[in-house]
Amino acid sequence: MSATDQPDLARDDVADAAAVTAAPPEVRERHREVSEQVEDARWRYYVLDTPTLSDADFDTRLRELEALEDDYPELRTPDSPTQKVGGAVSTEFTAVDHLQRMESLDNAFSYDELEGWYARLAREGLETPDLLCELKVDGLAINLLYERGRLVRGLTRGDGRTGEDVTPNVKTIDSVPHRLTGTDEFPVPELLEVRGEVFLPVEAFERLNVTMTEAGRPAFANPRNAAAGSLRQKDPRVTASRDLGMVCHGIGERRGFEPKAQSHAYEALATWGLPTSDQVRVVGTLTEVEAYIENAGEHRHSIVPYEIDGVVVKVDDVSLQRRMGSTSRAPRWAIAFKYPPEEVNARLLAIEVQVGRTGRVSPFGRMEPTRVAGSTVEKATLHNAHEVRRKDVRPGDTVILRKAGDVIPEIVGPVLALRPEGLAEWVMPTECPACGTTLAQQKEGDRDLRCLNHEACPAQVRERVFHVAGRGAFDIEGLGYEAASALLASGAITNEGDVFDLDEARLLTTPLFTRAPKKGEEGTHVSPDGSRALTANGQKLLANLDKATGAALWRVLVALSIRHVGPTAARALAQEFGSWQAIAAATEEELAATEGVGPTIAAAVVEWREVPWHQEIVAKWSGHLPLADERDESVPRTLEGLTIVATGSLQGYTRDSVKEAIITRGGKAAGSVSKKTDYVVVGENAGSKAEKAEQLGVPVLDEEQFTRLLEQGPAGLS
Ligand SMILES: NC(=O)c1ccc[n+]([C@@H]2O[C@H](COP(=O)([O-])OP(=O)(O)OC[C@H]3O[C@@H](n4cnc5c(N)ncnc54)[C@H](O)[C@@H]3O)[C@@H](O)[C@H]2O)c1
Ligand SMILES: [Zn+2]
Repeated sequence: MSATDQPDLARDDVADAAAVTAAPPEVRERHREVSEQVEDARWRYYVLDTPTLSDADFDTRLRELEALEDDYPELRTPDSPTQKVGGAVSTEFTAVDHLQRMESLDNAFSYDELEGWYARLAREGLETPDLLCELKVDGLAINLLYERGRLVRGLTRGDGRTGEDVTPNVKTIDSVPHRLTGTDEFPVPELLEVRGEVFLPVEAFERLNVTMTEAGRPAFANPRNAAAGSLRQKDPRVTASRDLGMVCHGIGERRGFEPKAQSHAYEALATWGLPTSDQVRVVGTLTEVEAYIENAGEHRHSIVPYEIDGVVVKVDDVSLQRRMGSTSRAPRWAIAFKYPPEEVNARLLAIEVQVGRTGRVSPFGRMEPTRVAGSTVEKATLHNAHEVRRKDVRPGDTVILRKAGDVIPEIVGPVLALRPEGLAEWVMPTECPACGTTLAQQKEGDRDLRCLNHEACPAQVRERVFHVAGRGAFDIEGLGYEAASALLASGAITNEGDVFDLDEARLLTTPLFTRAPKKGEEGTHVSPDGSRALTANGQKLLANLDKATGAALWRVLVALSIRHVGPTAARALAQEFGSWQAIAAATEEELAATEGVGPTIAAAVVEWREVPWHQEIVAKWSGHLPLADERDESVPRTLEGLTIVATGSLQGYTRDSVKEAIITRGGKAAGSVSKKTDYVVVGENAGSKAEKAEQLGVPVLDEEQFTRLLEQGPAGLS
């Protein structure tokens, strides 16, 4: 809803210009250079749909121009990129003028900048105005023209004055009504420009890319590019096949409709059948705005099925919007708060390989340290050689690096337009980088290559020692990656079998755990020759190791690094057999018959236990740990034959202790709800499992009922 359409190149600035010094030649040159880069980037982004700059790099350049122009206002000419709505009209489409200009938005990259914008509203006399918060949809802007309720035209934003006519394409979008339906309260207006964003939902984007790659065509880098590429098609049938969606975020020219507030306009649009967002909120304070931003940021990937890149905050009242007016490119009554980018360009310096705990050798990209989604990334996985080939990434490429939420950083693909000529393809090494063994498949048909020197390959040994201490295994604090490496390097241990043999004397040989003794210090923590003393961390590690010797059998099984044996399979085995001795003596059939185990795991266990150096590890551990669960006869077997799923957080239990409680009473702790589930225990913030239980008619218990079930069995519930 732009109000004034006059570009009002700030008059103050022009007046000031006379007073300040003229821009020196090198500043002019820089301004010209960056302006060209920005114009070029816009062309590639808006017209070609294949950007070569990341959004963050683009924003940085635009900000640089703004800063130069702040210092030297004479550079802020009407055709500077900072003064224009970025975009152009491709010759592929008919150019048509918008009835009312389409604007861009000013950005805030921090709360400081947001507060600056708010302070400006106050200076203009807007004391605590109602603020409308909505999601910033990462798609492309569209302008729909309705005449007497009929959709007559759809235009892209173009340069803000003139857009590209994509009417037949827009008409293929399901959520775009061809006709509006009025009510008594909201009769259909004579004429209306509706502004919104066309997007491709993330799932549709992923499906589309699968189809594209299967057809041997380049994949789209992200949903925005895919949406733009899909809408701006010569053949509308292609657009129709792409599952595009649309959401409204404003209105332009109108006749026979004058809303008092942005939120009222949305109400009318929704009534007429136009797609509006259910995420719009009107709030009264900046604190509430920030809470909205926090919340949407935290749930960025689940709040809506499409990508968002920020939050847009707008003054809700239309007369106040008019009062604030617009600059040459954006309204002053709105601001886009942008989240840290999740996709940036990065220089791929090299592709290296790493050796995992089971010998799997996987390539990863080493990049110039790059900021993405709030952290600095230098490494990103490439999974396997096949993946490197499929994505065609090469050392020396500029790549698109993506880090979304908690997901590990990923290389999306190369920016082909920036590839230096003659860049060689990467070749998977044939030898283990850690021990030089020739890489091979473990089994025929494996996609992965492995170093089969499992016993002695230093990389695998280190990963296994680290794993022994992991949360799913013995959970030993103080034995992290650094400690594992240091203990192996000093010879204090040779592999995971030695972990429980660690004592003061051995730790004192490892520099990481020693310090210079204090004056006159002697006693147990000091080496016999008095030269080194054990650090506090070293002492803690010994205490934690001691504690770990009381660990349950399933943790021991996980720690052994048997293929396919994770916490779930380990619990099942421990429950059924009770001791390592029993597992070692069981036949493959007996193992496979165990509920939750099956033939693959059984075969892996049998294969593992036959290897002599594996047996040595077990023998060494057995000197320190029982390798068996004490069956506590005092615990009644109240849950024999029952399958129970616990979901959400319970007051008196951790995730592990719930399972423990169920299993020790003879029950089965399952992870997902099915018809076979007897009870679902629901704690706070329980998700879809609780719903599933309702659907299937499985009895749902709260924590108190669960406690009674534990004590007395099903009889306790009646
Ligand atoms: N990578 C590149 O080379 C390149 C080039 C040009 C632009 N860009 C990207 O585009 C941005 C600039 O584009 P811009 O001028 O469209 O500005 P913008 O994307 O920062 O904001 C303006 C646009 O946001 C859209 N929008 C989404 N949700 C909205 C909502 N709820 N309310 C109002 N508008 C909403 C509208 O289409 C509006 O035109 C850059 O910051 C960059 O991210 C990238
Ligand atoms: Zn190796």
